[in-house]
Amino acid sequence: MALAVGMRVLTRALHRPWARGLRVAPGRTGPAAGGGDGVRCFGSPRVLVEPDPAAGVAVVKMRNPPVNSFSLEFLTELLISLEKLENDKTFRGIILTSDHPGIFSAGLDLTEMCGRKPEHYMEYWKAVQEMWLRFYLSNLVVIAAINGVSPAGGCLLSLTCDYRVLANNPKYTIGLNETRLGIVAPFWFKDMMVNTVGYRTAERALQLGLLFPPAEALRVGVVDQVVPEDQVQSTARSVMAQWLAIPVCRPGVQNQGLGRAVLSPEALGEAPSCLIQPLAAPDDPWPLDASRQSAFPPRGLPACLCLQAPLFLSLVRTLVGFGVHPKSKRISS
Ligand SMILES: CCCCC/C=C\C/C=C\CCC/C=C/C(=O)SCCNC(=O)CCNC(=O)[C@H](O)C(C)(C)COP(=O)(O)OP(=O)(O)OC[C@H]1O[C@@H](n2cnc3c(N)ncnc32)[C@H](O)[C@@H]1OP(=O)(O)O
Repeated sequence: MALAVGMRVLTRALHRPWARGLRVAPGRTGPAAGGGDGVRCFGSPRVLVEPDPAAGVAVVKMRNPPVNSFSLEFLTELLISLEKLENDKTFRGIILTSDHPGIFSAGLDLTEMCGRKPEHYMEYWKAVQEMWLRFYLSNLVVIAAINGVSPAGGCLLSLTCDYRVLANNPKYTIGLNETRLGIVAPFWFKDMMVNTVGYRTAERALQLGLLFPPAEALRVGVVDQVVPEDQVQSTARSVMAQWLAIPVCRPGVQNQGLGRAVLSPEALGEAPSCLIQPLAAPDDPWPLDASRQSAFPPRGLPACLCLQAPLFLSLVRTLVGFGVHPKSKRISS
């Protein structure tokens, strides 16, 4: 189905590039009501934030209809919300979920990836990688309350979280299904999956573009918990309480020898070469490509430029089919 939808979206975007932008997220534009205890929600048209200051937690709801795909506007708003919460000492954790039960996120917006100018691809790609890094490296505890289907980029986003709670609905599949669309997941998507489920499971999952239904997702470890649909939020809350009981906020980000421990937000500005090798295990059996081994970037280059070069390389490699396990290429072709 994903393949069919992917192709349909792509064909439409190619034929009606002007139509893009008409279907913006409707959503509420003012501060939303509710939020519990009289606390006001805030956010943006595409991202709703429900703060619970007493608990030090905010629920971040993606609301980019119809499928929470990662349009540039949506990614920008999501990152602004994250940054706001990070800069507010009231909050130590966020629960990331969808405002549209049934769809967590359809991943990258396919209309952003065709029929545009090269500069747009650069900008878009940079935003995608920034979303990944900012969530992965956030100083907040991030729990994913996955209340819908979560293919490709949607899965990636949930993999950046510290813990994933998935609603037990057989329709709510999750995985990196790129090969089924005839494209190849970038190495950093793959690395996230390898880190989460192990090499062999990730290899098979990526080659076949598997979308795991809940029971299977739990079995292989793509998610940490599967609960009845009406308990996703409450479970995420109790998990969050467990995490926040630990005095060191987001301990995984601290120095515990985990992949992300080698990175810090500061490093993004000063030593962006970290960007291209943060997740590689020393014995990573996947073929390393040039950008991951090089002394990139040259000193003195502005961070934004340094960011874009590996992204561009990654995109080019993806498009020409390099940078992945060779068997994936066979399956995707
Ligand atoms: C396909 C070739 C792409 C070429 C790109 C080239 C280079 C890219 C290089 C590297 C990228 C690699 C990394 C990629 C990561 C990604 O995330 S790619 C996106 C993968 N996403 C999917 O496979 C999900 C596709 N969607 C679905 O399976 C379903 O839509 C659904 C999420 C299960 C929801 O199903 P349902 O509720 O039945 O809704 P519809 O299918 O009817 O969809 C509603 C409308 O939403 C549009 N839409 C769906 N997905 C996307 C999307 N990802 N981007 C943009 N738009 C999307 C769909 O067309 C419908 O639109 P209309 O209402 O008909 O206008």
